[in-house]
Amino acid sequence: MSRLKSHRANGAAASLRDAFRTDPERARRYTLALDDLRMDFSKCAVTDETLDLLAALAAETGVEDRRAQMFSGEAINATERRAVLHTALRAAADADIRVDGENVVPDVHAVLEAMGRFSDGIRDGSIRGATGKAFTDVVNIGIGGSDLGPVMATLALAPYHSGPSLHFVSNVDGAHVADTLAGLDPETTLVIVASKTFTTIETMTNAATARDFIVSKLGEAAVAKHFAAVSTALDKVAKFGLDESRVFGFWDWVGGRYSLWSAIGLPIMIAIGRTHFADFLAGARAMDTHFRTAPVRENLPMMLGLIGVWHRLACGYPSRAIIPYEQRLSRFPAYLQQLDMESNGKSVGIDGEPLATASGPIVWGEPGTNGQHAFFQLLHQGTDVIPVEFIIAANGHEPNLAHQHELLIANCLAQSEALMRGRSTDEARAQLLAGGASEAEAERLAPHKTFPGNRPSITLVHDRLTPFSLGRLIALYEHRVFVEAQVYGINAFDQWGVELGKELATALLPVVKGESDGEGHDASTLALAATIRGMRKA
Ligand SMILES: O=P(O)(O)OC[C@H]1O[C@H](O)[C@H](O)[C@@H](O)[C@@H]1O
Repeated sequence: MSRLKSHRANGAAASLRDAFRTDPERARRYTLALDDLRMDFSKCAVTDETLDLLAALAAETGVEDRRAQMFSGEAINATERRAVLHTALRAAADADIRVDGENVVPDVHAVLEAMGRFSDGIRDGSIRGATGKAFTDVVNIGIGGSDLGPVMATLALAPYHSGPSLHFVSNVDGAHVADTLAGLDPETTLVIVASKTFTTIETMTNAATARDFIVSKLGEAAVAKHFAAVSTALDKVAKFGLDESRVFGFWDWVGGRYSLWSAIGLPIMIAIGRTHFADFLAGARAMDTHFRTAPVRENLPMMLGLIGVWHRLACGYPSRAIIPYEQRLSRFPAYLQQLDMESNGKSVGIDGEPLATASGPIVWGEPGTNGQHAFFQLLHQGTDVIPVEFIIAANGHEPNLAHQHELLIANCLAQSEALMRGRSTDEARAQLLAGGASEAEAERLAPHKTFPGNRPSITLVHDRLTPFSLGRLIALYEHRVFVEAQVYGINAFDQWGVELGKELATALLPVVKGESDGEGHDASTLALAATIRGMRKA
């Protein structure tokens, strides 16, 4: 790391404009490909030496060994002593991946087959509600990994929807479930309760509300016909009173934020059908194979991760923005926030010692072009440098709106170019003068119209957003998070940082209800609770 830092201090690719001027091959040399997917990182301030140093860092930190351990089912989630096998969820049926000596692939495919039968039945109307009507609406109740992936992917794959309408309820705020159920008819509504642990308070509470919604109109007996459940805790699901054919399991070696490939993906499968879902898995599998086999310097997740490390550790950038120029990927940044920040937001190493360096950055973003009219000001002229990852498809799904897609592409390319080139004060002054400004006016405004430039970005290009390319894109980011975690020296697969707030919420509920004086809580928290209690209507 110290070599990377001094390399950075010595001014690696200090001027990107110069780097492009002096090396006509730069864009070609710093673009990686996997089929139609391209990853252009030439607008990042890296040189061949940077890449050599990053590859050396990957070797020093054992990324490749760790990768082999992950794919082969070793318990690399050391704190929880679990294997990490989301890759097994998209493995080919004849693969052999062992956990404790047992090949898990047959179980994975058995669940996929059960999901396929169930989603076929919902989609073709052969599985019906208590009053004999086909389902028109499916409500998925889950949160975190049991929500973000399905929400993101169903939105992303809207052109492939051919089943009932999908709805998602996650927030414990009653507004969410109330607004969602408001337009629905219990007779034609199927509810999926999705929770890895089947204990998450938000999900259990919303599930109870949805149960009332069904039962109040259709009676208790309708529950079996109007509910399905997805969980690893099949014993807990049993208490919900569902038929076995309505319960879809997965395994403790699937992390919540890596679970949309499992039965947690049921709403996606219901929306797009099992063939498209198989394509989605195949896209991820293609990325898995590439990640496992491509040499580091040609390996997209490796390089995306290593450049992430470069930006975070050597350049000290605190965040990164993910900007899909694709409206249907509007929830992709939110999905990545959980994937990345819940994985790599740690300050203790896998050995239990405090980290000597930073770990995962803040991840955020919104789709382009909308972001351009909101926070791009800061990206271009703010005092923090924020690396951006642009995502753009060559083709949309609206052939009659190709002119809009061209505009979208031009905007995406323009933003990365503007971030890289910037505009010097001399250029700003000259432009003002050319526009008819007086010398004094040009002098006055030029600093405000100056763009520092040299702001790094990576552009991911693919042919079109399809189930396959979406699967591949998600897997790219999953593996990038893995690569970064290895370099930071952390366990990416636990999430104990979410526990304390949950515990305190449980303890504060009686205080909010006025049933406890809250001894042991701090004065601010108690005063806030008292103020709110005073404002509460019965
Ligand atoms: O699927 P569940 O067990 O209900 O968990 C839902 C979510 O809540 C937890 O707090 C974790 O932070 C997430 O990783 C998880 O995805």
